[in-house]
Amino acid sequence: MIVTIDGVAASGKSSVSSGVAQALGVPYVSSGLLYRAVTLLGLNAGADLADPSALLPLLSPVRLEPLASGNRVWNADHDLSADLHSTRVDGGVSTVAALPEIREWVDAQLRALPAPLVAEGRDMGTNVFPHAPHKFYLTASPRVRAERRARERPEDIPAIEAALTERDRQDTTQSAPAPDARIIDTGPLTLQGVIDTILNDLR
Ligand SMILES: Nc1ncnc2c1ncn2[C@@H]1O[C@H](COP(=O)(O)OP(=O)(O)OP(=O)(O)O)[C@@H](O)[C@H]1O
Ligand SMILES: Nc1ccn([C@H]2C[C@H](O)[C@@H](COP(=O)(O)O)O2)c(=O)n1
Repeated sequence: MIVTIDGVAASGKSSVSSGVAQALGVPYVSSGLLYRAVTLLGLNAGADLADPSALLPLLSPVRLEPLASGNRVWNADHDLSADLHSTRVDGGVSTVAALPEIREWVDAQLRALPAPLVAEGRDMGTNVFPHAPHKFYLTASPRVRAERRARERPEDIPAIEAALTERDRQDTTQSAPAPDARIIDTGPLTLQGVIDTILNDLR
């Protein structure tokens, strides 16, 4: 069984996917982490983030480790995970995610993983796992998402909100909900409330 949980930036996809996956006793995979890892490696190498030929040679040692409690991304034996959610990576990741060659590489990594799993991102339900039987799409207003993220970041709420809105704009092409996804406005719900909504739907 594959459950897909897509949604806009900072809508709670990874927290919710982790909670759902732990309740089901299966791994979850965060596709955004792979785009973030490509971006980090590109930035560290001084590569042009819009040039796939500069990025693809960096990717052969990159591996996603899907765990129910949290994903890790490895570059050979170096754990990149702690550096993937920085403002620096946020600023470049949409450029990288717009490249068809990089999307193909990410999709191949994800499709190679064995089911059952919970997959989260933008196009899990539309493109990567279109035949998944259970699909969800998380939303919340930019202000609510910025307020949540401000608890984890040093920037102020208006700056975070502006960056989230810009990232949503740049990611629009791959971020449409699947026609058969259940859309959940997480604004009025607690994290556990969103997880329970999904688990009730799966029962
Ligand atoms: N329903 C909720 N109520 C309150 N806080 C929430 C809720 N859902 C998520 N959060 C909090 O919002 C923040 C962002 O959540 P999370 O990182 O899971 O989102 P995301 O969609 O995976 O983000 P990104 O797109 O940047 O990878 C976290 O601090 C998380 O704990
Ligand atoms: N399936 C996906 C997952 C992610 N992206 C892009 C869009 C985001 O800006 C970036 C980081 O993802 P996040 O950590 O915010 O989930 O990666 C995408 O295009 N497709």
